[in-house]
Amino acid sequence: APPWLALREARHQAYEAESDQVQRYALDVLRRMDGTTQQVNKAFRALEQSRLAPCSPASLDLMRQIDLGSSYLQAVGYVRDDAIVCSSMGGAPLALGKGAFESSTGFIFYPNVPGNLPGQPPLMAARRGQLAALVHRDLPIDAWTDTPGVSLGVLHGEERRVWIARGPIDPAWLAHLGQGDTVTFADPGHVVSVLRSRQSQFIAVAAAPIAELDRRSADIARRMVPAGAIGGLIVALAILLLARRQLSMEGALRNALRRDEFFVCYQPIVRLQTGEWVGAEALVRWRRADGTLVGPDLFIPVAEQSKLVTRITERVLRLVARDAGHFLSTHPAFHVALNLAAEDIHSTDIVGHLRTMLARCGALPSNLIVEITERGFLDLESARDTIGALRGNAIEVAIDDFGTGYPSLSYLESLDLDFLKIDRSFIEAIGTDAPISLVVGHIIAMARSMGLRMIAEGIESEAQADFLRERGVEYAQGFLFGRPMPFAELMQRFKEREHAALVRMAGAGAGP
Ligand SMILES: Nc1nc2c(ncn2[C@@H]2O[C@H](COP(=O)(O)O[C@H]3[C@@H](O)[C@H](n4cnc5c(=O)[nH]c(N)nc54)O[C@@H]3COP(=O)(O)O)[C@@H](O)[C@H]2O)c(=O)[nH]1
Repeated sequence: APPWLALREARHQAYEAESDQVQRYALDVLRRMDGTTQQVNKAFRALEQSRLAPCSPASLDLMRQIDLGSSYLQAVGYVRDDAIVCSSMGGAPLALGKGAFESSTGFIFYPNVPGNLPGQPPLMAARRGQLAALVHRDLPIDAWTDTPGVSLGVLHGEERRVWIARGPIDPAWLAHLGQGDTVTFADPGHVVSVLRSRQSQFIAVAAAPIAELDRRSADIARRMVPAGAIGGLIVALAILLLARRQLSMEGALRNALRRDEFFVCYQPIVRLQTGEWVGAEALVRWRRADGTLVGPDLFIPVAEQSKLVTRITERVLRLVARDAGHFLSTHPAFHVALNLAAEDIHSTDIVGHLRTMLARCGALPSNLIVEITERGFLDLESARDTIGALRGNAIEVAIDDFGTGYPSLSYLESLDLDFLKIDRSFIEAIGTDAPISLVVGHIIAMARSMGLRMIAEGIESEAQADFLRERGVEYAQGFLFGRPMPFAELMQRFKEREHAALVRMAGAGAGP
């Protein structure tokens, strides 16, 4: 074919492929939005039908059960005087602020509800009557994309303004939808797909920069037209592409690694019988260039999908060595617990990285505990090899978030583990009438029968600590003892506690 015809055909094929891509992105956003809407409606229906008194212990139990069973909801609660006065999340009342918009279906939306955890990004609340549900504000647009610079957004059909967005979204694009449910088109800057929800008034939008279409056209054309004829075109397009590149979450994570935007907080782990601080869990945090903090529950799943998680783990090891190396080298009984992702477990490099880290800071294997979630055991053979290698190097291993993932218990017996971390969801139920409250007793009995030491996580009250202490759980972690904090603060508080213990011992030695 003559080059101009081939170029035209290449453009056509590229447009088809790009349209498919943005439609898939928009569909993903819509599914997340619809999933959230369904879970909010279901939660409200269950609470309304229960006829339980708002904020009574029984209604709190029900809210926690709803919360545990809802993958998209952060919490459900009751509203009085424009504040969530009790919720499945617990903690202090949350002021809702001013409602941004009331829909004709009776929902009021609050886009900026501050969470009650330090560094937590604001949440979005949907309220109907005296019920409210909290969700991560960016949840619908936190979809994985591999097109550079793609924009994702959610608009409300009545309001016709952008509700949440990642990248630029032009509300004028809605006009292309007319009365239909779906439309895909190209404007001078973007290839755009708009999808209307059949369940709610929300509209999902995805848009890829036209530069992406140019790049795709060039790729296809290169295969159709002799290289020399379009070489110049490709170079020009590549420059255009770089100039226009906007960042997807994956791109942003790559930049974050390059720009060193990660840091680590440390949450104390205590010996329950004595209250002594015996270690700390290293928890990664991301501070973006604009100063916003992103929690690992948002970016670790994206890092796992995009195979960046092993690079983040390596960065965490370096940061822990920098922060804690000296202290660990002089305190062999103190440990840092590190979270490893499934991909780390299935890579042969991880044991080497940990040994290098220990050698670099002069610390001992006893200074480390490796935490592996149940997801890490899906490939049982390779998990067994890595655990064997870790323990062969005297590094102890804990199973994290126990009870929340892998459905079978028999695998546990086949693994050579040291610790079992009892998940926060079971601790929260202690002392309540929820059926799940019985589970913690079974977990303790099972761990003991398997010779595993236990670390209970998410302890927020003395009553929970007493319950676990009485049942012989050795270690605990939770806001009751200390929230995740910078290493300097951990050290300051560790030393104050050591000093207080010495003063107490001296006082006891002095006699009456
Ligand atoms: N692969 C990696 N995963 C990591 C890393 N750092 C963290 N994570 C995982 O991200 C998840 C969320 O972690 P985070 O937001 O830091 O939350 C931790 C604690 O802040 C929270 N916690 C602890 N005590 C309490 C409490 O009393 N109440 C309450 N509401 N929350 C509490 O729990 C999280 C620790 O969980 P766990 O790891 O299961 O012990 C989390 O899954 C992290 O594992 C990383 O470097 N790599």
